[in-house]
Amino acid sequence: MSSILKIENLSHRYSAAWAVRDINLEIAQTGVIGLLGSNGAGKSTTMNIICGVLNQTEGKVFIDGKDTRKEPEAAKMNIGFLPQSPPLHSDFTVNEYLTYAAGLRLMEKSTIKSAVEEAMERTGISHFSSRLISNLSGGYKQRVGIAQAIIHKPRLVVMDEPTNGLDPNQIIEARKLIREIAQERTVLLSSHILSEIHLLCREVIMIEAGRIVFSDTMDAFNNYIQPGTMLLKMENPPPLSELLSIKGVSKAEYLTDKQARLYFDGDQDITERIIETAVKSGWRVREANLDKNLLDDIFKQLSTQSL
Ligand SMILES: Nc1ncnc2c1ncn2[C@@H]1O[C@H](COP(=O)(O)OP(=O)(O)OP(=O)(O)O)[C@@H](O)[C@H]1O
Repeated sequence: MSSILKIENLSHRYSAAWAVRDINLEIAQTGVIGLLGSNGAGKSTTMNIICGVLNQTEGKVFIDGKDTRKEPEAAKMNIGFLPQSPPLHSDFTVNEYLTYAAGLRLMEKSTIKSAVEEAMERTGISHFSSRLISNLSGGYKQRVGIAQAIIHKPRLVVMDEPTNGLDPNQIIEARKLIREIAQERTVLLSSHILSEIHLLCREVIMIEAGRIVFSDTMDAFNNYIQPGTMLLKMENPPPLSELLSIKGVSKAEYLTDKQARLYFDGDQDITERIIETAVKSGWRVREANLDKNLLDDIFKQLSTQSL
């Protein structure tokens, strides 16, 4: 079977500056793939091109082996898209809107009714079938957006910041639904929230200033983003010099008389070493919290590394 998504030398510019530059990637498996990047990194541009909403300046996109420029209809049979603002018609009922969306997907007339029912069931909105979309909550509107993206059972579903603007409960529900959907297809999901990518994704693609700066499994990503600092609360704190003498600690400071922050970088065993030293030396640790590097720092590191 051909890969679900293949991108070759993709570049795009809106005006003089390049928004996306020379992106290459291939996705062959199901599951959630995260497209992570800070604001303006080029996520939406890439997704809009993949889904055929925007014509690229250079390069090629293949969906299930079909070139999106040469065979757009065939390629789009296998793409579902949930843009940042879902294209909902608020004066339609849920059923009417999904029927309309199925028509846009050029589905066989005879298959539409059951496809609408199945999509509503999958996304948990069957009980709102006759409700006007304008009368739904944000979370349910998002479910309708997801339902229209899966109605034709595409192999690839692209979701641009799907939890943006939802309240905490709606976010939990939306993530659960995304995981379920990804069991049998590929979901390419963009986010600028690191924890969201952590919770959902099998693989991570990081994009910065229009270029891919990291592309690997979640495990590889986790190994990469080593904790940057540790906050230690101790009953019996040692002098600063003792904290600094732990191998790998680059900086240490006391925030209160019993609370210190230790800084280090990229050392797999450092946390173990700190705790071991603390126990051996009788510092009586009451709390130890690791802080991962800030997302901005990771972007900076990865961008520098890729240059
Ligand atoms: N229609 C447009 N016309 C001109 N420039 C644009 C247009 N859309 C996006 N850009 C620019 O292209 C670059 C990439 O934007 P894009 O929206 O793809 O990033 P993003 O990673 O999706 O960011 P966000 O998370 O803020 O949506 C940015 O510099 C942005 O200002």
